[in-house]
This record gives sequence, structure tokens and C-alpha cells, in this order.
Amino acid sequence: MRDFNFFFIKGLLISLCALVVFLFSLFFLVFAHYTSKVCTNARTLSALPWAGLQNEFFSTLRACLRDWTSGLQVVSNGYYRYGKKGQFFVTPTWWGQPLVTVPQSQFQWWSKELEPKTQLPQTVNNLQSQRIALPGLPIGEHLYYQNLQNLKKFGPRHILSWVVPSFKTYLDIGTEWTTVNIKDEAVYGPAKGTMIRAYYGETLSQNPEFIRHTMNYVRAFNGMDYRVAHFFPPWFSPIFWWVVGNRPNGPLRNQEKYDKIIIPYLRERLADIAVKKGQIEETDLLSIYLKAAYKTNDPVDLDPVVIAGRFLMLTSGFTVATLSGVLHLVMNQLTANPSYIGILLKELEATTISRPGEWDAKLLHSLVHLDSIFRESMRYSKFNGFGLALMRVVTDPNGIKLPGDNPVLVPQGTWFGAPADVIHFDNCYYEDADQFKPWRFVSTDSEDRAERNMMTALSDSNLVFGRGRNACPGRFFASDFLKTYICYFITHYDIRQVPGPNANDNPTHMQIRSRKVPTWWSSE
Ligand code: HEM
Repeated sequence: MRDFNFFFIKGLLISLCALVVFLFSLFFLVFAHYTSKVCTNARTLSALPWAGLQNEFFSTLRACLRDWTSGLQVVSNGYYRYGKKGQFFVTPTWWGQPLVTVPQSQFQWWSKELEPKTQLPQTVNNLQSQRIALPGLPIGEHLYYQNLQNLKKFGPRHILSWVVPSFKTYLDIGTEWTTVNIKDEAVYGPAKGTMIRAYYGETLSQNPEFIRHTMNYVRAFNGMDYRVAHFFPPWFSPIFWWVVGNRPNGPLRNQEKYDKIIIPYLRERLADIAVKKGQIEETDLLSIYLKAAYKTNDPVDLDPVVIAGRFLMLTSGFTVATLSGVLHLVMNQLTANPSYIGILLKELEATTISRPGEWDAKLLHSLVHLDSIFRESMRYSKFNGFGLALMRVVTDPNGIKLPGDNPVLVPQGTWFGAPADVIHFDNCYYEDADQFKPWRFVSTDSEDRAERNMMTALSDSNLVFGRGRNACPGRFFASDFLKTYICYFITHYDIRQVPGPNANDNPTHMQIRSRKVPTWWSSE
């Protein structure tokens, strides 16, 4: 027995030592890779000014690490010191990948010269990891863009028809005041129902298991931070993605469960369409897709694994986080400032009375206050910790020359970006930019109400939907979706802050009760 104990303890100690040595070596490897990457990049981009550098040893490395906590300040300093004078500058980032920040005066150059030689990092990353950690898309396909074209077939009336049953299922509240979590209950519940109905159709939207696995996939997918991959040498990437993809409750586990439901369903649908010779109604995005695939008879488009993957990518990569994120911003504002609701309702009533029974783009365009509160909420929220957005990676092997008399050659693999948050808070473009003004964009000097309704309009000082070639192609659908959602919400529920000491400007909960639907609301 004593011998057994001795050997057991000895074995345990040796294993522990081996583990410590392994972890230490791994840490050393990662840190050495990170440091050498920062140093190489600092040498390559030394011709450009760097924001955030201080007069100290290992200044670039320390600037990168400091960015973790004060990134936005670093970008802001660079913007006012260099960017506003038309100079490119480098922003250090915590993931060791410095980013060449493009001044606004060079946005035309961005469109003409930069865009064709770069790609979105998410695209590069997804293409690299898709064999291992992404759904069954054909290799080399990041997103099936035809789905976005197909979405244009749906207008506000369709969206309303998906919104109504989703609210009835997910926000079934009586006439008593009830406390709910804003993000999970008032936004995420009805929003997920609407999105699944819109993309996958009525049958799957009534399958709670399907919705659960899809949303779990979305959460896991969005947790795969592509920037973390930069800490490792390229040979380690496949191992990294394999571990990330296969973690418990990770994307692959949820995708398997999603596939188990959707693939047999797709087989049935495809068989049904063959019987009906393609004559099916276009009630949701999947129906449009299947109808077109039947016509082209392309085996890739008709493969259920590919179809499942294409829809999962659209849902997880582009739709759920963006739409529910913006709804959450606006719901927070309405909860903290219930007086805003009165103004929105008055506007909706006036517009609805003038066009009874209609629920279309023209009606939504007239809701200038609603448009403004969405636009202001998006302007006011930050893209990420350091306020950089619209990132691009140089994919051209010859790199790219910056404009000017003495152009710097920026090599392949370098990242570019725009200082979006700082621009959105620049007083030159937005008066009292640090204040939230819900009706900021309700201009009174234009007679044409539709002209003022510009949530989806792009400009160099409004980057919430991006700009240029890669500007958000889903923004029109997003705008109709978000506005219809809020109109339904304010006409069917009363809300107020949760009374007590927790009431504040950024509430997590609201009190809600169903209200008598106004007589002028006849759009259902
Ligand atoms: C309010 C919600 C949304 C916001 C704020 C938003 C924002 C953005 C931004 C800023 C970009 C540009 C990224 C860049 O240039 O780096 C973008 C791209 C994109 N968005 Fe959206 N988006 C929203 C909703 C949607 C929806 C609902 C869809 C799909 C139906 C969608 C599909 C896309 C696609 C496919 C791209 C990439 C375009 C490309 O690869 O060239 N977005 N979005």
C-alpha cells in the first residue's frame, strides 16, 4: 500500500511538472511570436507616425499592450494630431497587429485604390478556418450573396407578418405590470422568432429545438474572436480553429444539432418542390432560395448541407447580433426616457391615419422621428473598444502604395481601418456630439419628409453601415425590420422603468404590460 502511494504521488508530481513546463513553453512561444510580430511590423511601418507611443523602452510593444485599456484614447489622439491633417497614422492594437488608420480626406483613395487590393478580415479569417470550424459552405465561399438580393423581395408588410406572431409567442404579457429583462425578453425573444420566420419559414419557426440550436450556434460563432488567432504562428492556426470549433457547446456541436433538424426538413422541401415543379409561394427567404435552386438544377445549390450552411452563415455572421444589438440600444433609450414613446406614437398615428391599412416603405419613410432615434442610437454607440471599424487586410502580394509625393509601400497582410467612433463624436460633424439627442436628424428645413429619412444613407461622417464597395447590403432590410418591430412594440405595450434605486440611464430591466391597441392601428 505504501509503495502504491509513493508511486502514485511521484507520478502525480512528474505530471504536474510536465504540465507546468508545457504551459510555460506555450506561453513563451506565444509571447515570443507576439513580440517578434510587433517588432517586424514596427520596422515595416516606421515611415508612418504612430499614435500612442511614449518615450520609453520597448515603446511599440508597450503601446500595443496599453491599447487594451485605453484604445479609444489612442485613436482619438492620432485622429486629432494626424488624421484631421490628412495624414495616415498607425494605431497599435492589443492583438499585436498595428493598423494603418485612413484619414477622412483619403476616403476616395480608399474606395478606388484600397478596396480592390484588400479584403474584410472576417472574410479572410472565415475562408481560412472554414474547413475546420465553419458550416458546410462550398470551400472558398464566405457568404452566398444571392440571399441578400432575394431579401429585397420582402417589404415592411412581410416583416409585419413575421413580427406579429413572434411577439404573441415570445412576449405574451398581461395587463398587469411585469418586470422583464430588456435584452433577453423584450428584444431577443420576439426578434429571434421574427428572424427565423423570415429566413427559414413558418414550420421551423415553430420548432423550439431548432431555434435553440440555431441561436446557440450564433452565440458560439460570435465568440470565435478572429483576432485571437493573431497571437499564434500561422502553423498553429488549424489547431487553434479545431479546438475553438470543437469546444463543448462550441459552433460544431451546435451545428450538428441544427443539421439534424434542418437537413431532413430540406430533403422533404426539395422533394415537394420537385412534385410541384417549382410552383411554390415565396413566403420566406428559404422558399425563394429553393425555388431558384430547383430552376437552375445546380447540384451545389440543391445540396441540403450547403443550403443549411448558407443560411446559418447569413443568420450567425450578419443578422442576429446586428439587429438585436441595435434594437437593444433603442429599447434602453425608450425605457430610460418614456417621453420619447409619446412622440413616436403621435408621429405614427398621424402617418397611419393618412394612409389607413397600409404598411409599406413609403409609410416607414415618413416616420422621421423613428428614423432619427435609430440613427442617433447607432451613432452614439461604440463599434468596439478602440473605435476602429471597417477593417481591411491587404491581400495583394505587391502590397499597396499610399498616396502622396513620397508614397510608403504597405506590405501584404497589413490591416487598414477608419477611426469611426472618433468621427461620430467629432463636433465638426455633430453639434454637441457627446450628447444623445434622439431627434438630431429630424431636420426642419426640408419640405420633403422622405428626404430627411436617411438612416440607410451613407456618408464619410456616418459610418455605422460602412461605406464604399463593402457597405452593408442588408441595411434596407435592417431598417424596415427595426422600425416595424418598434412600431408594433409601442402600439401593443406600455413600458416604464423599474421603480426604485436601480432606475438609471442604462437600465437592464423594464416594466411592461399589454395596452389597448390604438384604434388607428389596423395594420395586422
Ligand atoms: C442595424 C443592423 C446592421 C448594422 C449596424 C450593420 C453594419 C454593417 C457594417 C458597418 C458593415 C461594413 C463592414 C465593413 O465595411 O467592414 C456591414 C457589412 C455587411 N452587412 Fe451589415 N449591418 C446590419 C445589418 C445587416 C443585416 C440584417 C444583414 C443581412 C441581411 C447584413 C449584411 C451585411 C453583409 C453581407 C456585409 C458585408 C458586405 C461585404 O462583405 O462586402 N447586415 N454591415
